[in-house]
Amino acid sequence: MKVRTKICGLTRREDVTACAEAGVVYIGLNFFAKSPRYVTPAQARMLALEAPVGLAKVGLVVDADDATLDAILDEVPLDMLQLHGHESVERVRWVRARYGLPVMKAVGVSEAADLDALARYAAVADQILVDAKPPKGAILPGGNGVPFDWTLLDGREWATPWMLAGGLTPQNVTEAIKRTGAVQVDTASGVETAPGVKDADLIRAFVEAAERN
Ligand SMILES: O=C(O)c1ccccc1N[C@@H]1O[C@H](COP(=O)(O)O)[C@@H](O)[C@H]1O
Repeated sequence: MKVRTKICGLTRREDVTACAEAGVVYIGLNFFAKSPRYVTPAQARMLALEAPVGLAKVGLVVDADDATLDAILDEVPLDMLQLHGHESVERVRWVRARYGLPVMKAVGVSEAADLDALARYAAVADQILVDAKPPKGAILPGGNGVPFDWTLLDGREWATPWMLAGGLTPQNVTEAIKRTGAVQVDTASGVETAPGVKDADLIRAFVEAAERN
């Protein structure tokens, strides 16, 4: 099966073009103000309108309230919402119902016990993002460039589509897919030359390495 890639945290028009040309399936627009990849709704709108048909636009939020989501969705034509904070199962249900968009819930993993939460969210979300838990003291709940122990996923299956994230790069993504059986992969820092600055060659290399399986 052809692996589908997501490149998260685009900040510039040329990043959108690079993703489209490389055959990326999802682009992430980051609305978490503390992130170096943060974009305002106005910037995100400009980037979203640059995306050709077929390139899905995912809005990343962290514990956003309805007013924040309303303001984003009034301005930006998004195809999916990525909830990357401590949103409860009930909150996931509410967001899906209120906005009528597919919701991907991110869950941080560092040990086997974290997988229970995955099963709970898989029952209510449209997709699950299996990410590394942030290192102690990290400001960001994701986008830290740190992989988790992929063997934790051995023998695990979810009926809901899922995506692997956490420290994925052009160098390790082929191995990550082989080890976990992921058919969707997501990266933010792994295709950057500086936080928030994507690189077209790295994006192309990431997609090629992901599709090499
Ligand atoms: O990228 C960010 O700045 C970010 C901020 C807050 C929550 C999530 C964030 N990124 C997401 O985390 C994964 C993993 O990032 P990385 O590849 O390890 O750098 C990324 O794909 C985004 O979906």
